[in-house]
Amino acid sequence: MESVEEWVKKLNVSSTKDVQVPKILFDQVIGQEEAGDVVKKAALQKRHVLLIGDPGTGKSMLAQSMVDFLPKEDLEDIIVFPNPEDNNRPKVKTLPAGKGKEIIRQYQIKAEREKKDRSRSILFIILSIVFLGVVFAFILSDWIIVFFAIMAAAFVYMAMAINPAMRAERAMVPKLLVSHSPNDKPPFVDSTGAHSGALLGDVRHDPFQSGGLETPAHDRVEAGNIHKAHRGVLFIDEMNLLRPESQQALLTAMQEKKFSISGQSERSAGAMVQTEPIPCDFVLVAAGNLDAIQGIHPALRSRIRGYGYEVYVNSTMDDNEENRNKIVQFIAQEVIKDKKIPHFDLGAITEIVKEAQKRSGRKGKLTLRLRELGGLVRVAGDIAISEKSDIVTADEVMKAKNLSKPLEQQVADRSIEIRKSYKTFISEGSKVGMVNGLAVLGANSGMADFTGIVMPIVAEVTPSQHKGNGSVVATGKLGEIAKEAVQNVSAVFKKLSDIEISDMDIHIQFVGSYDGVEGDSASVSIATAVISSIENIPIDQSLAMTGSLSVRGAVLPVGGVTAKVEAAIEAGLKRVIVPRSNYDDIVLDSNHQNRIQIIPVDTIEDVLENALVETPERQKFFSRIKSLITPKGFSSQQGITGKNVA
Ligand SMILES: Nc1ncnc2c1ncn2[C@@H]1O[C@H](COP(=O)(O)OP(=O)(O)OP(=O)(O)O)[C@@H](O)[C@H]1O
Repeated sequence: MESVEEWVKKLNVSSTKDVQVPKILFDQVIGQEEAGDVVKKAALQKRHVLLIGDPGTGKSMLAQSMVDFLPKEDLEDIIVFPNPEDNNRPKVKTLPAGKGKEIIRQYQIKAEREKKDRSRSILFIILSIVFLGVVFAFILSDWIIVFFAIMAAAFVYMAMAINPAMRAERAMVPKLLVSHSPNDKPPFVDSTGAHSGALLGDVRHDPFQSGGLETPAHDRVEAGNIHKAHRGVLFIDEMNLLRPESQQALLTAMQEKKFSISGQSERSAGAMVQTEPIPCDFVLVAAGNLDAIQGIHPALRSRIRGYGYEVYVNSTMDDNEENRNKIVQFIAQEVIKDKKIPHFDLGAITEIVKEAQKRSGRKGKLTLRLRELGGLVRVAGDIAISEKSDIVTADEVMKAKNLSKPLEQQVADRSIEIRKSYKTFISEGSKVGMVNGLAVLGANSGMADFTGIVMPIVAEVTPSQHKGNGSVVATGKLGEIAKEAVQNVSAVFKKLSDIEISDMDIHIQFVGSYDGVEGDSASVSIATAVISSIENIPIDQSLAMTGSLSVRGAVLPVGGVTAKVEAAIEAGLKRVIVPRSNYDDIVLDSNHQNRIQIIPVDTIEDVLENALVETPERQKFFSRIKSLITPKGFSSQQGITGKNVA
């Protein structure tokens, strides 16, 4: 594929202003063609869907777009009525969309009329009492009777006002639980993070439960999201965070397609109330990342699998012309959605597409973690606004990249500053047992773009006091990983260094390691540091390395190579060793290009050939190991190309 700079010249637009944005949401979802097909099919057949994948890749957009494809069923309004026979068992009625409001209005008018009639009769009674009082007072010439008549009238008024029968008109008005207009689209209800009451419906507590002051039970009923989503889509992201009891109740609702509402809080007066079953015929779209699967109730998952689809959404798409154009469409969509920020010119488009390449972490791919890329678009737009510019250019995107650095990057930047001033790693000369390892911060935080960091690893090997009883002592936050790495590669050690590892005490230190540092990829560095220490051969300190070591000595691919290589560049190192299979994944910004020699390797021998500096011990070491290794297993010569990445 040609460079982004070449490609952008062929675009027949001058900015994202000229880009047509599709009208329907489904066509705005980018890079999720397979998931889109499944979701469309699921909507047409009214099937449930489980969408699994990285955050911000369009899962809720896909769910939302389903409402455009749901079969045209008539929407329904749902109302609850008081039950004269049992106040705690309100009755439920469904009506065609729009009718609910009409019915309630009619009841309200009737109640108003009854209220007026009743007020009129109260007034009539009161006036009659007072009038009679005046008449008797006149006849008997005793005006105190008027006073008693007024008192009697007041008493009658109060008695009638608090009489439950007087409030009955209001109490008889049903409550509109779910309401639509006849031309509404099927509902899309996002129930992410909703507590059980919001999801399943609830009955409010009544502080005045007697004496005619109580609120009738049906008036306290609140619809749940499952009811609001009747004949539409119920979307629940982070499904695993929903409590097991709620998941169980959700399953019942899905099976029965109706669910009674009762008070969720045991100690509330609402717990006494239970409505008739209320329809809730929804399509469930559950979403989450890969770990979420463990937290989903097995019966619920089985229901989805039995009556629906499971989809693993894409995190990247191929870097080709069509998909680059889609990123342009994405920028245009985000600009329009934001409503405030200006459009992007060709230079700004170029930078965003390049960022999409870089964030994918793999050569030939573009990221689909578009929420985060959208964040960059908005920050660049905000910068343009603050600069009073009516178009976003490459300049603003570059500034935005700096401004919208993830926390991990900010931590890394600061730590590099500190490390530079304290010189916790050195970038020249040579040292025995010390390797500039490379790690990434925030690999588990769900961020799309890793942050690299130089992490010095120091090994010290001493003969153990008792033969065969050596131990691995590892300090720093990555201690466990270091121990595992040494154990995993003990076979390699044996082969390479001819020394029985169990006769040695091995001390490994990760200098200044941080929380959130992912260290799985440090095993090549650990092995190198240990061998250097055992053999007393210094390691070149202008070199950094990353890679995972197999028990057979092969260097296996790791994550976040671009970020690691960038970290090595920032630290002023001259060469970096990476697994050959990761070589193509390195996508460097223009300001990082040609600043370091990248050495792709296949085996630990390749690593050692590059890392160990020329000394008599080195020569002895290599002549010894060459005799140990079969010609097939030894591939160091072909492994070293050391070319610059342009
Ligand atoms: N595939 C995509 N196509 C177009 N825009 C996208 C896509 N993915 C994400 N976006 C943008 O990111 C925003 C968030 O996406 P969305 O809520 O669909 O992500 P999600 O996968 O549901 O994430 P999460 O699981 O974290 O909620 C969207 O509103 C849109 O602006």
